[in-house]
Amino acid sequence: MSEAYRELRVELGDRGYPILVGKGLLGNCDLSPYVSGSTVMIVTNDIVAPLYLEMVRNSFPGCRLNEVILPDGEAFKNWETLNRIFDALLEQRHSRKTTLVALGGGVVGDMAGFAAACYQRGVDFIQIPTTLLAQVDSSVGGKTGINHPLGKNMIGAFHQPRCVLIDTDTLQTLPRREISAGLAEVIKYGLIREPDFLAWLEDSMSRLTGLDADALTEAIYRSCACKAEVVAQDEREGGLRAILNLGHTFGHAIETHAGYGNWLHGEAVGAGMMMAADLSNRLGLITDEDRRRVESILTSAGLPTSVPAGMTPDHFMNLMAVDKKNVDGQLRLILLRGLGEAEVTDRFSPDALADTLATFCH
Ligand SMILES: NC(=O)c1ccc[n+]([C@@H]2O[C@H](COP(=O)([O-])OP(=O)(O)OC[C@H]3O[C@@H](n4cnc5c(N)ncnc54)[C@H](O)[C@@H]3O)[C@@H](O)[C@H]2O)c1
Ligand SMILES: O=C(O)C(=O)C[C@@H](O)[C@H](O)[C@H](O)COP(=O)(O)O
Ligand SMILES: [Zn+2]
Repeated sequence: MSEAYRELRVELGDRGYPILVGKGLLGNCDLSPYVSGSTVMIVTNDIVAPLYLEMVRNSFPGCRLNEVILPDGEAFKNWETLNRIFDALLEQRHSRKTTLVALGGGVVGDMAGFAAACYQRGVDFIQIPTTLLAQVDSSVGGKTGINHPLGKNMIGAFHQPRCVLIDTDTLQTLPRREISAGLAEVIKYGLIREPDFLAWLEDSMSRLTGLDADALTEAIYRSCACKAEVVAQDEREGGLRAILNLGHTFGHAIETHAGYGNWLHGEAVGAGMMMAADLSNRLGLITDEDRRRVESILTSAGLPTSVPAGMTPDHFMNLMAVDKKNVDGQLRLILLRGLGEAEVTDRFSPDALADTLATFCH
């Protein structure tokens, strides 16, 4: 194992697991202690495989290894692609004792995790996230699943990984647009729960977008710590965990409308957080200055603060009507109560929401 790494833990009793964060971890650590049997199926995609698959193969000494290489992109986070994982597992005679390894971004992680939750009614899996977004968010917390043409992440399961291995060196090959997308989820933690982190992000944004390794490691560590704390308190989103959905009610509507592809998840969440901040401001929950700070940090991270051209308030209302947080047909949103505090609520005036939608859809 590399000397320079930091460790966190998601405290969930016998489903708890470590998150290891460091430089140069891929290929330099032995992950076989996290494999319950002796067979491993690495799930990755055709962009990540040429970059990192060989290194990861070295992390499982003594195991029988197979791999399945999926097509790249959000548009492939669906049943057909999921079935390719099941096909590979069955063709290679993988048993209940097998361990799946998700090597890639959030799309690979969500699908490999869902396959692990379902295959022979549940097998172990390990997360090796290689995008900033996956390192700060999707690899932690056990939400897995696929999209439906009518709604984002509509089919899935909660299934926690056995460990998360974050090698920050992988970010050096990531396109800049994907760094910005990952920063959306990082900023989210500051907005919902961590005012000091938010201030640090405002000061450090040029180092982060410039791929400064120390700044990125700090942002990843603090993001994972925040998510681990929330998940440990509310694994299945009975209450508190919903704050991790800030910007996602609007953002998921954008992604679904765009057909899963033109808008990256992080970009849609960036625009969605701007809309949530606008509504919070209209409701008197945050000041004009707070709203300006949200816009400024999103812009400095290279994120959009407006919605796709042609999207109407009706598009939003129809798509948000299937949001998973809704109860008895009532829309629930994550709103800010100052910067660094958020709540899930259905107590907002429909007129204020209509005004926010009208302002953004023009
Ligand atoms: N489960 C959760 O809690 C959770 C949280 C947030 C987001 N998500 C999901 O995650 C997905 C978004 O994840 P994402 O932003 O990682 O997108 P992604 O998985 O599509 O990865 C982005 C792009 O980067 C490529 N890539 C990955 N690693 C690379 C590397 N090191 N170098 C070069 N290219 C690399 C990928 O092949 C892809 O083209 C969405 O489907 C979203 O719904 C899930
Ligand atoms: O982990 C969570 O909980 C989140 O909400 C994290 C989000 O960033 C992530 O996009 C998640 O997949 C959204 O979950 P969903 O339940 O709204 O589909
Ligand atoms: Zn998200």
